[in-house]
Order: sequence, then structure tokens, then C-alpha cells
Amino acid sequence: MHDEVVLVLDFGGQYNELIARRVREAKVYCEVLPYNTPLESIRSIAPKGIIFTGGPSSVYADNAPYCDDGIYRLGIPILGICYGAQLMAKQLGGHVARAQVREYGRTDIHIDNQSVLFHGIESDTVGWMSHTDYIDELPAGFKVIASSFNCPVAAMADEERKLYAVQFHPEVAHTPRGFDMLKNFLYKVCGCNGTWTMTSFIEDTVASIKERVGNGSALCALSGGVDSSVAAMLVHKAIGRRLTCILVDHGLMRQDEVEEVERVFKEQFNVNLVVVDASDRFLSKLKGVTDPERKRKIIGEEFIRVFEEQAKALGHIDYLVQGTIYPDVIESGRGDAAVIKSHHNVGGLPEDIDFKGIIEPLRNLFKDEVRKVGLELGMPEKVVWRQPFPGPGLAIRIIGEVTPEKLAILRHADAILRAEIAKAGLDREIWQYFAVLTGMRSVGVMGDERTYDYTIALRAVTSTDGMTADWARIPYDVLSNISNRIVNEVQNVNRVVYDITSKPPATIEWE
Ligand SMILES: Nc1ncnc2c1ncn2[C@@H]1O[C@H](COP(=O)(O)OP(=O)(O)OP(=O)(O)O)[C@@H](O)[C@H]1O
Ligand SMILES: O=c1[nH]c(=O)c2[nH+]cn([C@@H]3O[C@H](COP(=O)(O)O)[C@@H](O)[C@H]3O)c2[nH]1
Ligand SMILES: NC(=O)CC[C@H](N)C(=O)O
Ligand SMILES: [Mg+2]
Repeated sequence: MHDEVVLVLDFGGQYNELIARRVREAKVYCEVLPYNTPLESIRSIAPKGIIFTGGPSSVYADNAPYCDDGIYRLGIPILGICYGAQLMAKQLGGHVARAQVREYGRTDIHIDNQSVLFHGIESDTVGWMSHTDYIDELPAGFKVIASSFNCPVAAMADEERKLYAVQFHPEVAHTPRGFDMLKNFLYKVCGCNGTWTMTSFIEDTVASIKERVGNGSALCALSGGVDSSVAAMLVHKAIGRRLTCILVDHGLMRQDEVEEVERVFKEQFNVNLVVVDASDRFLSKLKGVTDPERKRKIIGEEFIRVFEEQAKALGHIDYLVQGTIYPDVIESGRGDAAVIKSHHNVGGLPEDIDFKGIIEPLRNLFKDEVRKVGLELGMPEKVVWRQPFPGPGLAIRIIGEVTPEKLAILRHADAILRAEIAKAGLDREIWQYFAVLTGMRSVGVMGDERTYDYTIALRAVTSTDGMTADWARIPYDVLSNISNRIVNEVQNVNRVVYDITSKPPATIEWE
């Protein structure tokens, strides 16, 4: 279906999808596959090039992920990054050892810009490093094409066989010429033309949904968020009125949210939309539960049960559509990556699901790419630029047990925060902003009387893809208005604090 494909083989790095996304930014279609994908499958895809990602293992450790070494004889250009570079060295007869001096972060490197990989780049540049091991002996046929003070083989190449390896990470923004290096690999080494665009993504996706669903029907879990709205539009383009959207009111939504989503969807889009009030059942399942991962799993399971019941009520439904995107997948712990939190729609999914299959057209994209698709589909800016809201809703913004009383407090505080941010004109600049009910109580004085009430935390972050984030520098005056209004207007709150941690080491949500 695609005239040029590049494969990214996944060896378990946290940020490896960044590589795929850079490839797409260079207008080349790209897929991420597990490191142990059989050679026959790779051959049948006939990629123009292959990129190996980094990963947490050492190549000489037991159980280190190894790909089939026949891959080097396919005649397909390969670029190994970090762990991927070390693996290439090891498998082709070189040697990898623990480095005397490990390198983390910004590192000066000297490159040989005669090598195609580095064409057009000044010979003294910067590479972002993150490694404990290094290549201490080259495999036969390779030469060094970059080095740093502590790392003699910061990059190596066998230009004849079109095999390249870099110890640093060209995919991160902190390697300033990294994108140019990747483009050299794609265009000059692999011979890609860069013809892929978001329009072709839409065409291909719609075509493949058409083929998969055939004459069948589908149910879309629609939250009103940008991911599920874009997913719904793509499926709607493919199968029209055979799609029904279900919005579950789990009682964990923000103030007026259900009514607003219902209005926008009924007015703006010609889709079947059913709103299900399931608040009682979610709240009763969550009663007494305090562990964040358990909350997430309970909500994930209950979502699916509601979808199954609705599917039965509607008659015959084959597929469930979800707006899952890549960060949901990676943080839930895919392949060799660590579990950070179980996103309700991935790690929180139950094992037995009563649908023929799940359709997730956005599973490989980042949020900002999803927004591009939405704009391309002509969706209203209001929907496309909506701030993200997690499926488990306010349940993961109330630390500890979720109760109707706490929900009422949080909803009110959150509505004030959102109104003040909008009033200050900051809603587009800040990626996500919300209130958290910390579950902590402290002493205050109001009207000369002692109070012992809850603390609300404000969380506001800037980000492009939700994978990393920084706390937003909200002007003090705006913070002050928010704080005054919350303690004055919300019952049972006597203190407001502002969360000033980035991600990592914190995450955006508190649970
Ligand atoms: N209340 C809900 N009713 C139905 N489906 C939901 C609900 N909340 C979440 N989902 C499903 O779970 C998926 C993941 O939720 P998530 O919050 O990541 O995406 P989103 O709501 O579509 O977009 P955003 O991240 O911008 O909020 C959604 O795309 C949707 O398919
Ligand atoms: O649909 C979702 N289901 C979930 O279970 C979930 N958990 C976190 N998020 C959202 O993902 C982004 C990253 O959040 P974290 O830094 O808290 O992991 C932020 O935008 C979060 O709001 C979720 N979205
Ligand atoms: N970021 C990486 O890929 C690290 C590779 C390997 N684990 C090392 O420490 O050298
Ligand atoms: Mg959402």
C-alpha cells in the first residue's frame, strides 16, 4: 500500500517512538515492530531501510534482545542507535564493553562529514548521549565516522553494505543536527523520496478500515477528547452510519462536560451518538478502593462491560473503536519497556472482550500528530485543541478513595481553574491544566474560626506530546485569583498549592 516504508525495530527504549515520528516528519511512512520480528515478515514488507532503537539492556547480558543476524544480509540499509549500534557491532564480530567513563546528556562529538550520514553537517557538533556500554572494537569492514572525548566509536559505518551505527541519539531535540542526520539516512542512504503526508495517512487508514470491517458495524468509545473524536471521524469516513458512538458518563467527568460533548457532536457531526449514564455502577465499584493501579483497572474493565452491553442492545456489532494513541501504549509497558501506569484503554483492558476485534487507527501517533490529522479532516478547532482529559477522569485526580462528596469539591475547584485560565487567555499556551484533590487536610482560619479542610493542588504543564512535560509558568496574579476564588467559593477547601515538578521525574496526572 505504501511505496516506501522504513521499519523501526524496537529494543525497548522509553522514547523509541520518537524515532518513528521523526521519520514521519521527514515524510516517510514508518512502522515500529518488535526486535524479534521474523526475517520473512521483514522481507515481505520490503522496507527501504531499517532503524534499530536504543534499549535498557547490555548486549553481553543474558536475555539481551537479539534480532536474527540474517538481517544484515538482506541488502537493506540499517541504522543502529545506541543499544542498536552496540548490537550491530557485536553481531558483526566487533566488541562491546562497559565504558570507563559513561556519558549522559550533551556531548561534543567530532564527525567525518565525508560520510553520507553526516553530509552537510559541520565537523564539530553535539550528540545527546545516554550510555554505559561502548563499542571498543570495530567489526570487519567498518570505519569510525564520529568520536567524542570519552567514546572513540561515537559512530561507525560500512558504507559498502550501507550499515550505519551511532552511539548518540539523533532522534532527540537535544542533538541539534540529529534530524539532518536521519534525513541523510532516509534520503541519501535508503533512497527514499519523502512523499508520505497526513493526507496519505488518512487515505490509507480509511481504506484499511473499510477492508477490515467489510459490511460489518462498529461501536466507537467517544469521550469528546481529540483522540476519540479523530478516531470516530476516520471510521465514519470508512463505514458511515454503520458506526455508533457511545459516550459513557461514568460520574467522573468535569462540570457540564457530558452536556457539552453531546451538544458539539450532535450539532457538528452527522454521527449516531448514544450517551449512557453509568455513574452509579462506576462509583459503587470504586467504593473503598485507594490504590491507583486498581482504580485504573476497575475503570478499564467497567468501560468494556458497558460497551459490550450497549453492543448487545444495538443488535449485531463487530468492532470496538478506541482513540488509543502511542503514549498510552508505551506507558502501559509494551514489549521490554517498563509499566509506568496502566492507561485504562490499554493496560487496564480486561482479557476477555466480547468483540470480533478492536480498531485503534491512531495507535502509532503522538497527540500533536493526531491534531494534525484532525485539522486535515476539517474538524473544528475547538475539538482539535481541546486539552487532554484522561479516560479514568476525576478518579485519578482524587488521591485515595473516590466519593460523591470529594467529586463535588474537585469539580467545583477545577471549573474555577479552567475559567480563570481561559479568562487570562492562556488556554492554548498551556497543554493541560487541572485541579487535584490531594486527600490531605490542614489547619486554616476563616472568619476568625479554625478550619480543618482539604488541600487542592493545581497542575498545569507545557508539552507537545505528553511524554515529557514542564510545569507552566502561570503569572502570579492569575495563580492568586485562582487560589482566592477556590478557597472562597469551594466548601471544605482551605488551602491551594501549585505543583512545580516536570515529567520526568513526576508524571502529569497524580495517579
Ligand atoms: N467517557 C468515555 N466514554 C467513552 N469512551 C471513552 C471515555 N473516556 C475515554 N474513552 C475512550 O478511551 C480512549 C482513551 O482516552 P483518552 O482520554 O486517552 O483519549 P481522548 O479522550 O479521546 O482524548 P484526550 O486524550 O484528548 O482526552 C478514548 O479515545 C476513548 O476511545
Ligand atoms: O486516556 C487516558 N487514560 C489513562 O488512563 C490516562 N492516564 C493518563 N492519561 C493522560 O496521558 C497524558 C500523560 O499522563 P501521565 O504523565 O500522567 O502519564 C496526560 O495527558 C494524561 O491526562 C491518560 N489518558
Ligand atoms: N540508551 C541505550 O540504548 C543504552 C544502551 C545500553 N543499555 C547502554 O547503557 O549502553
Ligand atoms: Mg480523554
